[in-house]
Amino acid sequence: MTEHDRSTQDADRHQEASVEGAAAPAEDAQPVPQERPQLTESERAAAEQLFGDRLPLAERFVDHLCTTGIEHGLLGPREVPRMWSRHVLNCAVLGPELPTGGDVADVGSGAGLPGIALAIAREDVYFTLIEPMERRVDWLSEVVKDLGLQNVTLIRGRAEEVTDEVMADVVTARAVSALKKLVPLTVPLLAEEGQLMLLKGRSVDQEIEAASKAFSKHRMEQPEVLRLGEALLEEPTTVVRCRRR
Ligand SMILES: C[S@@+](CC[C@H](N)C(=O)[O-])C[C@H]1O[C@@H](n2cnc3c(N)ncnc32)[C@H](O)[C@@H]1O
Repeated sequence: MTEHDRSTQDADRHQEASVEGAAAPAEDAQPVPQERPQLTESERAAAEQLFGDRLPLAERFVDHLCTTGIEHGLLGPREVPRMWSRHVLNCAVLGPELPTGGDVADVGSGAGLPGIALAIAREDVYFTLIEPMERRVDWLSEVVKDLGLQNVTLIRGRAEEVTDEVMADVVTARAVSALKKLVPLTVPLLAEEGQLMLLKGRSVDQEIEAASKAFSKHRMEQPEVLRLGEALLEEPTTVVRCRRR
């Protein structure tokens, strides 16, 4: 195992601890379930609101996740029935929070969550997806091409290696690591007036406390915790938002 593989696995393990129910990335090939997840009535209403006339693209993204995504080990087969609620819609609720025409960098995109889901929801926003693992970048590249997304660039690399290439209005990350490690990885990618929007799980308050030195060292304001999609989802998405001082 290389140093890189080891550190990536460390990051994955962190997130499993910090985002309850986040998909554990399976590393081996997985059997692909025959059934595609059907949108429930309430999920369809949420998806229509969040994706508008780009809902067919979101459906195609879900198809990729549930087939090649699982074949490539990006998500486990148990995620299929909750692909909309727990993954795609859970990410898409950030869409309305993004600045018009802005630049977003998504660190550790993996299966395109939240990066691809948001690029579908917000055609006017430009997304840079940063992901170090070749296999995942190849998959992302196929998906971006198949969906015809014009507002996505992929960078293969670790966040800390690409600070010279990226200056984003918003940096997102989901299931990458605990805040204490995530803050030093993400803040250097922010433009002067930029903000972090980091998807988190139920232990968000403990994570914020553990990261308090990292926030002040990186000259960030006091973070706020948002619950997004309360009117749309059974379980809203917890996001830590934090601006530069
Ligand atoms: C558990 S996966 C989560 C993927 C996706 N964000 C999701 O929610 O499904 C964590 C991802 O972060 C990536 N990663 C780990 N350390 C990173 C770093 N320093 N910079 C960028 N990406 C990193 C890993 O390669 C992996 O794809």
